Amino acid sequence: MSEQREKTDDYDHHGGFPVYKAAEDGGGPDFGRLIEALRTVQDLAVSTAPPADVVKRAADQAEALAALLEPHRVPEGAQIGGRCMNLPGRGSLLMLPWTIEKFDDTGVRSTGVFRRFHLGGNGAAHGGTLPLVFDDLFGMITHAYGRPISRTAYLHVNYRSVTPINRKLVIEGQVDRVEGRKTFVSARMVDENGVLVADCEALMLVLLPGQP
Ligand SMILES: CC(C)(COP(=O)(O)OP(=O)(O)OC[C@H]1O[C@@H](n2cnc3c(N)ncnc32)[C@H](O)[C@@H]1OP(=O)(O)O)[C@@H](O)C(=O)NCCC(=O)NCCS
Ligand SMILES: CCCCCCCCCCCC(=O)O
Repeated sequence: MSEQREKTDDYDHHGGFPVYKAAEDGGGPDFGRLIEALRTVQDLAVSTAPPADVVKRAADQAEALAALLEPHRVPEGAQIGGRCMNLPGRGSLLMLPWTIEKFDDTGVRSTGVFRRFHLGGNGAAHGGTLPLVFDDLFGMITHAYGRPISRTAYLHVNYRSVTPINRKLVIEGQVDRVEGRKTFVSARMVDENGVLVADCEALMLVLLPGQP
């Protein structure tokens, strides 16, 4: 259980992953606003039925926004999104906008909601969105435990009750055991009343030098 618990920024231990550093100034004063506005646009894009003239104006504005950002593409690791530890979901649009409440070598806890963007059917979150939340949590758990960035070898979700959207949920997990390159992790997702929504276990594998 206590194998390799010292934290390291030595990227010789992170396989072929590029060097990741937190974004300067947490992304600046307006990046959080930008990401939250884009998340709201995502919600609205999949939950509205506007008339054709509004669709045309929205498309024009979306294309104008894309043109504004297009000249500022940078390689992986240099972008702002995903490196803002102060923002929900690290300021990544792929990650759900959940907030970390606990982060240490005994485990990680995060809270948040599945939004309308994550709707599957009949008011429930899409089943494919839960592995995303668990997988990202497992990355944080292995990092908090002092293990190098690892790749997920397998991830098993048990869906125990229907996952509501727009209701606060809590996810918490920890390292269960370590065997050489293998880190076995597990986590549970519960609602505000403690009702089990899902649980998950996974194997995270430390990469070999240069391994993609
Ligand atoms: C996971 C991956 C790194 C493993 O490849 P590898 O480094 O060559 O590792 P190995 O196949 O030698 O496996 C190492 C150990 O893990 C075990 N293992 C690997 N995959 C496993 C799986 N899916 N289930 C159970 N055990 C597994 C092996 O049995 C081996 O155990 P042992 O040392 O006791 O014999 C590789 O298959 C891969 O890159 N897969 C894609 C990962 C990915 O894209 N994940 C999502 C994004 S992070
Ligand atoms: C300081 C920013 C930290 C960002 C770390 C990103 C690590 C990405 C690992 C991706 C693993 C995966 O594909 O599931």
